[in-house]
Amino acid sequence: MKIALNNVGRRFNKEWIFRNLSTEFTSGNSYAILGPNGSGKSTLLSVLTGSLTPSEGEISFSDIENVPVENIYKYISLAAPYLELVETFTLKEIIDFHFKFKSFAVGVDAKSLVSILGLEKSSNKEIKYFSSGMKQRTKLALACCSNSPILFLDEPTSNLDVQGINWYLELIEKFTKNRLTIVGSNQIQEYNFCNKQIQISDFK
Ligand SMILES: Nc1ncnc2c1ncn2[C@@H]1O[C@H](COP(=O)(O)OP(=O)(O)OP(=O)(O)O)[C@@H](O)[C@H]1O
Repeated sequence: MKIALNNVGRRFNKEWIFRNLSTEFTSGNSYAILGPNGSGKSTLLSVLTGSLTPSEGEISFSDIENVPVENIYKYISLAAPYLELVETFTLKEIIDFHFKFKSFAVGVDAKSLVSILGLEKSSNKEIKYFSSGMKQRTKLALACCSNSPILFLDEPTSNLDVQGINWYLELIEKFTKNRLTIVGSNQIQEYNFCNKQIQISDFK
């Protein structure tokens, strides 16, 4: 799997958020997209996930070139602060719902996912009653435990305490091998494992 960007730029109105970005993201690597608040990390991730179009340049996805557009979602998983969980579902229901569209990563099923989360006692609780840290763990586990070849994580440790950050790092260790992982971040502890870095400020 390879994502290739050729002179990609995105602007909102007259303001260019990034420009002239030519790079490749390839499987087996983990990339950190870095920059301060408001620099454009989430904008770049949204362009890469296809939820925003680039204002200029081209993006190509090898291996999924011939996949019908309605099936592309199977190749991508995303956990991000702006991605909402369905609040009226229980944890069990949200896992069932999510995996109607995606397959489980090897060795994971609905039961073991609840145990990976450490939320056995909350499996029948509605998401709206989850704490912000419980919601964040749920988003991360749903994304990491799907078998999509590309994994996008935007601000993955937001709302996690020290224990939660260690839990996240274990999840990464287990579920990012042989995948293409792209993390938008400005917290060293959440992208330390990445072997490649992209500074948004280099593309202004
Ligand atoms: N829909 C939009 N319309 C206009 N401007 C936008 C829109 N979305 C983002 N921006 C602007 O784009 C810039 C980059 O925002 P973005 O959310 O990508 O930054 P970020 O690096 O992810 O920030 P943070 O670390 O705070 O999450 C900001 O100036 C923001 O105001």
